[in-house]
Amino acid sequence: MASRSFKASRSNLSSNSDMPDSNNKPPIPPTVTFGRRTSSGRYISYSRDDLDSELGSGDYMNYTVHIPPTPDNQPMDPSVSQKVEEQYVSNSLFTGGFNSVTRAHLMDKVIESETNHPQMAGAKGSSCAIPGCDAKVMSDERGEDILPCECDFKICRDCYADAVKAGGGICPGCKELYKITDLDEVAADNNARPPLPLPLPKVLSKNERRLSLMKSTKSVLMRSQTGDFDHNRWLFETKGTYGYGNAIWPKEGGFGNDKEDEVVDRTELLNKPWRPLTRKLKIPAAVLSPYRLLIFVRMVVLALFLAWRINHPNTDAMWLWGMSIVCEIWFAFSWLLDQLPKFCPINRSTDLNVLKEKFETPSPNNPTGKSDLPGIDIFVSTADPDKEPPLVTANTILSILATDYPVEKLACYVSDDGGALLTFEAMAEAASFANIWVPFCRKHAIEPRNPESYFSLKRDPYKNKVLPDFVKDRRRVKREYDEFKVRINGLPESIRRRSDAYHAREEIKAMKLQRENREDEPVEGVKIPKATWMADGTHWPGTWLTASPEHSKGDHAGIIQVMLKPPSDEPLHGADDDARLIDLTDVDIRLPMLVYVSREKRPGYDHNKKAGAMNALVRASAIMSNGPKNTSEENRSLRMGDSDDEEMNLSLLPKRFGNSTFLIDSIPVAEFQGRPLADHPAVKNGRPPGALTIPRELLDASTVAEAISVISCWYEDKTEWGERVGWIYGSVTEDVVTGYRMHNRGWKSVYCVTKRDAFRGSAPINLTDRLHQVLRWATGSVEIFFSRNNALLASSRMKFLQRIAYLNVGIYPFTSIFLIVYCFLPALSLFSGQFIVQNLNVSFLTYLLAITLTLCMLAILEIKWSGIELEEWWRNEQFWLIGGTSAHLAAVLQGLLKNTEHA
Ligand SMILES: O=c1ccn([C@@H]2O[C@H](COP(=O)(O)OP(=O)(O)O[C@H]3O[C@H](CO)[C@@H](O)[C@H](O)[C@H]3O)[C@@H](O)[C@H]2O)c(=O)[nH]1
Repeated sequence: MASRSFKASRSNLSSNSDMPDSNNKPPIPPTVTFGRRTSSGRYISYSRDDLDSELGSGDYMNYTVHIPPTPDNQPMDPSVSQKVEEQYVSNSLFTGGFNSVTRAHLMDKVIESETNHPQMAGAKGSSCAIPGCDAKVMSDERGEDILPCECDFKICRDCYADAVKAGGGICPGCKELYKITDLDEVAADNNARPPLPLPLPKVLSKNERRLSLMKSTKSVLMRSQTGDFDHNRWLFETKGTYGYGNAIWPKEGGFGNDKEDEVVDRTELLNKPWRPLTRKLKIPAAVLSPYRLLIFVRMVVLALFLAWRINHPNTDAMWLWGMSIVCEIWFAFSWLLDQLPKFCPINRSTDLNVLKEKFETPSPNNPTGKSDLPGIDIFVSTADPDKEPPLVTANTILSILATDYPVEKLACYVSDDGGALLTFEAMAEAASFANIWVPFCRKHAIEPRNPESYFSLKRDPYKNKVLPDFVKDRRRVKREYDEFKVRINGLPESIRRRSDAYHAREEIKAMKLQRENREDEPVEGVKIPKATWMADGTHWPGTWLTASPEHSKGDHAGIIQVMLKPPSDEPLHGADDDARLIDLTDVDIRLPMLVYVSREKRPGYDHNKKAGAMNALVRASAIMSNGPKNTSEENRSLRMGDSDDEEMNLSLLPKRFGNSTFLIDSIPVAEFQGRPLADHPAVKNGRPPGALTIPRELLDASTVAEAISVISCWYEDKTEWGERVGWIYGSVTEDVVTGYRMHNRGWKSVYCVTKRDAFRGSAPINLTDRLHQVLRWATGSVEIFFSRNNALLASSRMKFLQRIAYLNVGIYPFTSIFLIVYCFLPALSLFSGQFIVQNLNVSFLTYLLAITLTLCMLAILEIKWSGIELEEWWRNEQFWLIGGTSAHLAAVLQGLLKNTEHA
C-alpha cells in the first residue's frame, strides 16, 4: 500500500487528491503545492508558484493519500524513482526558515546561458535513469528528450540499445515491453506525443533507502559499553579475516594458498609494520644547520647586548635607561617566542603509491578497487560580492572541483552570507564552466587548477605536455574562460537590467489592473516593491538590490541549491558524439557535488559572522553528504550502547546538537569514515578495508528540506553550538579560539604548507580594509590574552610548542606599545631636558650601530633562506609597521579599557 502525506492548499484539494504515482504522471497544474514532513517535523512543499506568495498557516491541512497497488499503480523500481527525485532535487531551489514552510521551487534555468552537464541544475537534457549511468538521454534537434517508452523512463542511447538487444526489449522503468524498438520511430513517436510532465518526486520512506549502504558495515559500528569500538567482538565475528587486507590473508584453515609461492607466514605478516601514508623527510643538514646557527648567533648577540645594557645603566637618565631596557627585553622575548616553533622544521611527504595501494587496490573486500577513501567536504565562505569579487570566488570553486580526489567522495559547499543573486549566478556559471575546465585539467594534468592563475602563468604552457591535441584544447578552453569571465563580470549589469525589465512589466500589469477596477477614476502611478528577479522569471528569495523586508542582508530566508548533483558512482567518459568543445573520449567527465547555501538571516538574531556561517555549513553538509546510511534503529542502538558515556548520552544529544535527528544520526557515520583503515592488527578502532566503497545514496527532497531546517536562524537556540560544538562564537578571531579549544582537548594538528598553493582566496587590497583586518586580528588576540583561552591557562594536553604559538598570538599586539615607547624615547628625553645623545657615551652608539647592522644582515639572510621575495618582505614590513603602530595599539587600548570596565 503506497501511503503519502501531502500538505495542500484547500482550494487545490481536488487536484491533490488525484495525486498520481510517478508511473502515471499528468502535468502539474502551476498552483499545486504539496509537501511532506521531514524528520524534524517541518514541511517541505513543492511548488512552481511565485516564491513570495505566502502560505498562510490557516490555509493548510494535512491528509494522507493511500493509493492501492493496481495494474496502473505499481511501485516503480526504487533506484529509478530515486534518480528521478534526485534530478528533481538538483533542479530545485530550496528555501525556508523561521515561521515559513520549506519549499522546493523547480527552476527551468538558473542562469541565462545554457547549461548542459548532466549533473548541473537546470541542465538542458536530462540524464539517464539507469543506476550507475549519467549519460544524457537522447534528444531531438530541438533539444527535447526522446523517451522510448510510454512510461517516460529516461534512458540514454547506449542503455536503450542494451535494453533492446540484451534485455529482451523490456523497459527498465515499467518492466513492460518497448512498443517501438527502432530509434527513428521513437523520435517520430515522441514528436507526436503531448509535452512531458514535470518529473514528480516519488515519496519513499527514508528507511527503505537507508537499508542499502552500511549494511555490510553494520557490525563494524559495534561499540562496547564504554563507547569504545569492540575490537574483540569484531575479531570474533569476522573470524579474524579483517586486518591488513584479505588480498594476502590466507583462506580459512591454513596459511597456505594453492600456489606455493604465495605461502605467507602469519607471524611475519603480523610483525610487518604497515606502511605509513606520510613520511617525515629529513631536512638536509646543509640547510638546517646554518639556519639553526643563525638563530643561535642572533640569540647570543641579543643576550650579550642585553647583558651589556643591563650592566651599564645610565645614571644621568635612569628612567630612560629603564624604559629602553624593558622595551628591548620585550622585543627579545617576542622574537624568541616567534623563533621557537620554527627551530625544528619537518618536511612530510605523502607516498602516493601507498595511498593507492591502501585505498584503491582490488582486494576481496574491494574487488573492483574502488576508492576506499573517506568523503571530503570543502567549504568556501563569502559574504559580500563587492569585497570578495565573484570571479575570485568562482575561480576558487573551479580549483576545488578540479581537485585530484575521487569525484564521488568530494563535495564543495559555498556559503553566501550576503544572500546575493550575483553570487548565486556566479556559482552557477562556475558550475557550468567546470563542465569543460575539470575534464580539461584531468585530460592534460593541468597545474595550477585555478583557471585565472593557470592562464596568467608566465612559463611555457606547452612544456611537458604530451598529448597532440593539447594546443588545440588549451586554445578552446582559454576562449571559453575569457567568455566565462565576460559573463561573470557582466552579471551585475544583467541582473539589474533583467530586474528592471520584470519590474516594469509588473508595474504595467498592476496599472492595467487598477484601470480595470476603477474605470472612471484617473490612474495614479502604481508603486510595487522593486524585486530582484532570477533567470527563470521568479523572485530571488535572498537579498534584493533594493532592500525590502524579508529581502535584505540581515533578513532573508535560508536558501539551498544543489548546483551540481552528486556524480554517479562509476566513471562517466565523454563520448565521441558529445557536442563538446574538446575530445573527452576516455576522460571522466563527472564533477563533484556543488551546493550553494545561504543561511537564514533575521533581525534580532546574532548570526555570529563567519563562525555562524561555518556552523550552518557543518550541519547542512553533515546531512547532505554525510547523511546517516544506517537505519535509525541501528543508530539508536548504537547510541543506546553508549548511554553510559556522558558524551553520547541520548537525552543530551538534542540539547547539544539541536533537534535534527538526521544530523545526530550522521555523527556516527562521519566518525566511522574518519577512522584509520584497519589494514594491520596494530590499528585500533579502525574501519575495515572496503567499508567505504559502497555507493552513496541519492539525494532526496526530504534530505535537502532537513538541511534547510538546520540552516535556519533558530536552530542553534538553546544548544551547544558555538560553545562546545562547532566553531566557537564570541571572538572576532573564531578560527584561533576554535583551534585553541581543540588543541586544549588534546587534538593534534599539522601545519601544512604545500609546495603549490592548494587553493586561492581573496585578501583586502586597500589600506583601509587591511587596517580593519589587522585591528580585528589584534582585538581577537587581546581578547584571547584576557580570556580563559589564554595559553598560560591551557590544559596539560596541549603541546609545549602549541602553547608557545598561542602565547605569541595573544601577546603580539602588546609589542606595539613597546615599539611606540621605544621610538619616542629620544623625543621624550628632549621634553625632559635630558637629550639622550648627550647622556650616552660614544662606545654605546658604536655598539648599537654594529648590533643593528648585524641584526639587519642576519634578518635579510634569514628571509633569503626562507625563499620569500625581498619585495614581499619589504611590503609586509611596511604593513607591519603601519598596522603595528596604529591598529595594534588601538586594539590593546580597547582590550585594556574593556577589561578595566569589567573589573
Ligand atoms: O558574516 C560573515 C562575515 C564573514 N564571512 C566570511 O568569513 C571570511 C573571513 O572574513 P572576515 O571575518 O572578514 O576576516 P578576514 O580577516 O578576511 O579573514 C581572516 O581572519 C578571520 C579571523 O581570524 C579568519 O576566520 C579567516 O579564516 C581569515 O581568512 C570571509 O570569507 C567572509 O566572506 C562570512 O561568511 N560571514
